[in-house]
Amino acid sequence: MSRKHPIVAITGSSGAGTSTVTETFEQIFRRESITSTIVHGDSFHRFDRFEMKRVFNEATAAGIAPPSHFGPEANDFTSLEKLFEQYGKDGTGRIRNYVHDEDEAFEFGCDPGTFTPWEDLEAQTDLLYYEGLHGAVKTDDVDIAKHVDLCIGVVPIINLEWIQKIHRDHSKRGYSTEDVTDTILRRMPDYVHYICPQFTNTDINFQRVPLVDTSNPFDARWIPTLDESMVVIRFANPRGIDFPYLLSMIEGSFMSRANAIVVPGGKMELSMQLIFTPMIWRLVENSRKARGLTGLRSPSIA
Ligand SMILES: Nc1ncnc2c1ncn2[C@@H]1O[C@H](COP(=O)(O)OP(=O)(O)O)[C@@H](O)[C@H]1O
Ligand SMILES: O=C(COP(=O)(O)O)[C@H](O)[C@H](O)COP(=O)(O)O
Repeated sequence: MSRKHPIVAITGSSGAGTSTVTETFEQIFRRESITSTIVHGDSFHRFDRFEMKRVFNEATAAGIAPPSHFGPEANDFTSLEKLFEQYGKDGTGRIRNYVHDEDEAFEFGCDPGTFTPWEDLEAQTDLLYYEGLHGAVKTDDVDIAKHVDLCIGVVPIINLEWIQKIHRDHSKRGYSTEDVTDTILRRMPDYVHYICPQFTNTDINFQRVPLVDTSNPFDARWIPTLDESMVVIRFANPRGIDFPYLLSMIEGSFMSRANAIVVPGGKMELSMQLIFTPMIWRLVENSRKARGLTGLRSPSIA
């Protein structure tokens, strides 16, 4: 946690929707003239796609469970924590990107399945924004969550998450439903031990719940739309959250618990804007004051 150099982390399983939520945060940063540096969690994978296949084949041949992209064997949690620690201290660090598909290959100039070279973070940023699988991990060896100032979980119910992953991995990464199903099955132990426990450490969780049949996620023709779903927004610490304001601004919303507001799926974006804009602005305002920057603009949303 850092007053001078805050960290915002959006964490969720593969296919949960963290990249999609990032678009909302980018809009907030643009509108509030906030300079952010974005870190994608898969850049802390230990192996590129080819090395991962080699490691997988060696483990399988040896009759042992191969590492998965969800656990510490294939992710350098220690380096991720060190990046958060360093950024929190002085606003610096080094990042790279993992290239998943042809679009990213064109963007970064590297082949799919490889990493871009490490490079220094942009200087003088207002905050570091993490999007990935492990933004709130706590294990015996690392505590990534403790360095994060605002930690958001993107946690659709599992059938919806699997539908989203299957559709995305098929359409964007060229995997078959069978490939993705095998990946889901293979990752299950690490999903239970490293991905799910994070959502107890987050400040706010967004859980999209479809209102249509998703009984067989491996045979769903399309992803349930926002209008075919509701979203449970749970606050770990509801103190200071202006629920009456949110209920008045978000048509069709209601409280399901003292710390949980339920909104129509179509209002998810508006809910995020209303909830996060003041939170981000407070983090940035304190950061700029602590760094001796003047000329603070008031936020566009009260
Ligand atoms: N709120 C949403 N409503 C509809 N589709 C969504 C939503 N969030 C994510 N998706 C879809 O689910 C798939 C996975 O989303 P993505 O953001 O790529 O997940 P992640 O980055 O967590 O792996 C994509 O096809 C995306 O369009
Ligand atoms: O799951 C992720 C990242 O999470 P997300 O799915 O949220 O991007 C891994 O980076 C890819 O599966 C590895 O890619 P590949 O196995 O295709 O090299």
